[in-house]
Amino acid sequence: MPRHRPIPHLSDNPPMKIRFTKMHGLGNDFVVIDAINQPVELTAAQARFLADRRFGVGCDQILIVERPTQPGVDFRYRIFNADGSEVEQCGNGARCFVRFVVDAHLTEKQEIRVETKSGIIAPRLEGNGEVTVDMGAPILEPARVPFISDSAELIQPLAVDGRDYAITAVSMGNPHAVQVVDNVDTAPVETHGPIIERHPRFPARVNAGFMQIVDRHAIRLRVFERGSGETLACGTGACAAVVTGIARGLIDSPVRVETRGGYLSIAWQGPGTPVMMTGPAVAVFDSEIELPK
Ligand SMILES: N[C@@H](CCC[C@H](N)C(=O)O)C(=O)O
Repeated sequence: MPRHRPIPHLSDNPPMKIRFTKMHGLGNDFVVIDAINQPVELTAAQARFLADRRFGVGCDQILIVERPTQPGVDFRYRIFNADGSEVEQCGNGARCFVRFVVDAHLTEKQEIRVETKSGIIAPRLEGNGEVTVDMGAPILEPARVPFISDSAELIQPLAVDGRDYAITAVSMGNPHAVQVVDNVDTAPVETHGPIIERHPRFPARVNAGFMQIVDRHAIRLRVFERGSGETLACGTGACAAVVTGIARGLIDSPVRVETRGGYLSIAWQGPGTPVMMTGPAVAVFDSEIELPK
């Protein structure tokens, strides 16, 4: 993984110091940066530096909080994977984003509308400190995931390492390939996850989800994330898995999703309706770091 390679010397320009907050949602961890009160325009190399667990701070994703660019919206937030790629959506990140803007007094609101690369989402801080996010309606049409297929079937064969997996391609703003496995503990997440992530039928790469059905209201889930590797939890992955399970007739809303980092609650009432995700968001520490230019 690029994040474990030594960080190359980026340039001879003077370093730039930024303040950040380290946060996590179920162990999916973030460097969150206020780009409203300090000037920040990250390069991909700087994002990789921040994400690096040995040479930088260490995180799965970097979240940048900015002023909105359109009316009727409170903030814009941008998401970078550990490999420096900018992505459309992040569920655990959305919850941490809310906790961050409330704790930093960037808003008085508990219910916020925020622009992301894939549209507007609406997170709400609950009385118990958890955050509920309206993640919008899932997309199952292959071309819009994007997934290359000549059929619109819900369950599609995907050739991986000499065998056909039965996957469902779902977009939650970002692309997911979800499959059902007997046991997530023994599923080939580390070996086949990276192959699925870069499968040629997913032209934008994909997050690879491995879901075990526990009962009609509970699943266990592991996700090999595009651009970050396996994380302890993936919020959009949990939404995509629940949509897949409900659409396949295997589970019913609401669903308790067990990840390696803890539990999420996901509700979905069916096609055309938004997926609602509820879970924790935790601030770990505030600090500052010099970014090489
Ligand atoms: N951890 C996130 C998803 C982050 C983006 C993902 N790796 C992608 O490339 O789409 C979540 O909680 O949803």
